[in-house]
Amino acid sequence: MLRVKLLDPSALPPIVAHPGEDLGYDVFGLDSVMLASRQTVRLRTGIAVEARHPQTGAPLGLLVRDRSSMAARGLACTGGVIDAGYRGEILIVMTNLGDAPIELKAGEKIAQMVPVPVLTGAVEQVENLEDSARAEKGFGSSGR
Ligand SMILES: O=c1ccn([C@H]2C[C@H](O)[C@@H](COP(=O)(O)OP(=O)(O)OP(=O)(O)O)O2)c(=O)[nH]1
Repeated sequence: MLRVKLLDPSALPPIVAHPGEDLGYDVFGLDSVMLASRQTVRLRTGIAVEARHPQTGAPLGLLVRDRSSMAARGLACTGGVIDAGYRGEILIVMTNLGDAPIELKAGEKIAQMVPVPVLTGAVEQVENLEDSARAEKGFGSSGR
């Protein structure tokens, strides 16, 4: 469940194209913007949100991810961690990775927000960690 507060008269609430199947809510950009090659901008959405688990009502965070159609145009979202308690305007951090400028129109779907549970807890400093099969091995240790 996503509760949405519109912060601007021309803001649009996020939508789900295929409810029950899609992972993310599509988010609309508020303004028309011209992104120069390699430029990174914070795009306004004009919305604030409160995401909750549909069954339990537990607060949920949101991860902003690319829409594949935007990524295919060379536009990449970075940042993107929306904390469960954040009530400010959702901003989409976007970079034009291409060599040519790209125009985004007001009211265009610019990103998607994927709900995620809050699993952070207290941080405990310890001397020893529980044994595991992997232990300290990494970076290709399991072979190709
Ligand atoms: O792409 C993003 C990333 C973050 N936020 C908002 C929601 C998030 O809850 C808040 C803080 O983000 P984050 O924790 O990533 O930023 P920080 O640089 O660590 O700042 P802070 O010290 O406020 O946590 O900013 C956005 O609107 N868009």
